[in-house]
Amino acid sequence: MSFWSNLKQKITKKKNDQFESDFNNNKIENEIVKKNYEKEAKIKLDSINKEVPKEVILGETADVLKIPSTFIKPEIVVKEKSADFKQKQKAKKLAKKIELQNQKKKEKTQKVEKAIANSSLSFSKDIKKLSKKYKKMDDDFFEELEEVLIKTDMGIKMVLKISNSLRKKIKSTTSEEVFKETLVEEIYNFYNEGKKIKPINFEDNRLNVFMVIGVNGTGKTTSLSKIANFYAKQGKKVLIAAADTFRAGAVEQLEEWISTRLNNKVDLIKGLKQNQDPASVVYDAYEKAKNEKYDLLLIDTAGRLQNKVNLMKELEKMYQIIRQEDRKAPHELFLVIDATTGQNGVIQAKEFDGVAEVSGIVLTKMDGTSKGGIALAIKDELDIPVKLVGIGEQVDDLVQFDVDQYIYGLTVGFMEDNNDEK
Ligand SMILES: Nc1nc2c(ncn2[C@@H]2O[C@H](COP(=O)(O)OP(=O)(O)OP(=O)(O)O)[C@@H](O)[C@H]2O)c(=O)[nH]1
Repeated sequence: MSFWSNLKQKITKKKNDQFESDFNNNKIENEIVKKNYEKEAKIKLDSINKEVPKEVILGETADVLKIPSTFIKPEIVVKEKSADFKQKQKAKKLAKKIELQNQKKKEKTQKVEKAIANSSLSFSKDIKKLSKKYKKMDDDFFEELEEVLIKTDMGIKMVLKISNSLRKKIKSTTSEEVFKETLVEEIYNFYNEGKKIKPINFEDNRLNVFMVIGVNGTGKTTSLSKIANFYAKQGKKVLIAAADTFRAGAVEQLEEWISTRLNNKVDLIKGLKQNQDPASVVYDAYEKAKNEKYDLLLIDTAGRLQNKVNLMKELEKMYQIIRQEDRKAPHELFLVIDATTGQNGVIQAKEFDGVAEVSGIVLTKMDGTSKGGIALAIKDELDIPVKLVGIGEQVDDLVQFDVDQYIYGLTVGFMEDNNDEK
């Protein structure tokens, strides 16, 4: 099977798998629903008394209840003779909930696909034009190809790697189809070089500590709130530490998010006064989180200090406080990068990575960039994985970064002929 067909098949499989969780491969939410359902549907299908009238059947079959077969085994779905109307209603409600969850996940997948596809519109057009323009893949062709790649913001180092490798694999007489497919394969392979991408380091039965750093305006507070929402929705106890004590309004922004968009499902700890030592807020937050058995402590930090030395000192102090309590914490140090800032984002990432060991990038505003190659540049130049991607301003608009989905989205525009301009 060709590389492209293989990638497409992988994407289709992922799409069909409606019950994979959004990020962190966390299936907790589904497990809770599944357990509830199983409790109510105890009796095996073959034990149904054929005499029982339809109205009193609790569950019937998975098909009737529209519960996807991947989610629940058909043979456990069913009824009990004594099932009353209330139970039947409950089961139907549950089925409805599952259906709604499914629908939401589908919509979210479509939103991500759209964001990535939009970010690569001009890349696709350029590649199509280039392939039509040149009859032979000679030096001029490669020079122009490099210009096209540079425009995606994937970074000059990555461009040269791809171009040099392609020059070895492509003959001047290679067909357009083979060239395009080899290009996708090269991008894919270069992305997957280096460190393995690990899922988000969240574990049950411990206090997880995530710190979020980044320049103001990149979407730090928004992303932190989205992460808080994701875990709170799963029934996790979440505490946010407002350790950006420098920027006026930072705490208020968090308070507003919590009350308006997080339905007060998460708690906040803040300093008593503006410009308070952020490390003291972190200390109080950690103590509270530990004593009150929180599952997740999310630390919002200041983005811009007068100079790098101060920033380093401040981050280091916060780090040490957490480390003293738990040698493995913080479990994630997320750096937030705004995708629309292009190569500036890479420069920022380098600066922050010099200050503290960043464990993952949150790439925000992918819905608003036309230069989708930025994730490639970050991976290539820093070998820090993009772990989460922001695709909008709503509380649910954050997804786990998926390499297959990303590379597919970036290249599908020129791989699949949609009969638009060529
Ligand atoms: N379209 C889009 N907008 C986003 C995304 N993430 C954040 N934003 C917007 O970006 C703007 C800045 O977000 P903030 O969360 O306030 O950024 P910050 O880094 O915390 O900056 P400060 O609040 O100044 O510290 C807001 O208008 C957000 O709604 C995203 O993924 N997509």
